[in-house]
Amino acid sequence: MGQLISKLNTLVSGLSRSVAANIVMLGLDASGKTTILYKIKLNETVKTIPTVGFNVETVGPIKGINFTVWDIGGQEKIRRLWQHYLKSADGLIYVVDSNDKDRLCKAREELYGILNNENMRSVPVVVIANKQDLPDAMDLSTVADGLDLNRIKQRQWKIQGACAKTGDGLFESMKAMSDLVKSYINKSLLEEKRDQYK
Ligand SMILES: Nc1nc2c(ncn2[C@@H]2O[C@H](COP(=O)(O)OP(=O)(O)OP(=O)(O)O)[C@@H](O)[C@H]2O)c(=O)[nH]1
Ligand SMILES: [Mg+2]
Repeated sequence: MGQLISKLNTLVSGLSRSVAANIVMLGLDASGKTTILYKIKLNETVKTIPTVGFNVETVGPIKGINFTVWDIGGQEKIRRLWQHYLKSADGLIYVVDSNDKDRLCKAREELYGILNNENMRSVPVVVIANKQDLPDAMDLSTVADGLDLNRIKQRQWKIQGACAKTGDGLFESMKAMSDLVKSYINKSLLEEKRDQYK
């Protein structure tokens, strides 16, 4: 009986324990990363200045998972620092300004620069097509085509439209990240176990 109760306790505490995941949030300057971070964290639309360095916050908008979100500055001269934040990433949020047609090509180039980093192998991606409130914003399929997302094969990905100022689409983005990260972590754990028994 005592053993049964202890097994049940372990089961219950296992079920209620949150998964912790490290999320890097990248994207060109002014795409809206910092606005997104604080909308999720504080439910406030903060006035931002360009990020030099990074902001980091722990957020838990989805039950059962806590995200440590690293929001890294996207200005051209500091983009080479992105690589230093990739090592322990469980997920990537890639933010695009849907109104910035001229730089969609640049956004694609930088995205594949990240995905080709050896530390990012099979790490899932959620692309946030931000600023959907602006009248000339590109729709989701135009952003997806511009980023060539269909060429992504070795990892799971999702694209979600959003407006960081109102918060529209942010919960859905976090939910998508949570689903992809949970399956990524489970798969990595299984592979680790399999390697142990080889
Ligand atoms: N209209 C509109 N403006 C937005 C939205 N999200 C962010 N912005 C504005 O875009 C500008 C840049 O936002 P930031 O959050 O600072 O962008 P960032 O990606 O953090 O930029 P860096 O730190 O330089 O990499 C700010 O003026 C925001 O108010 C949105 O959904 N709609
Ligand atoms: Mg910023």
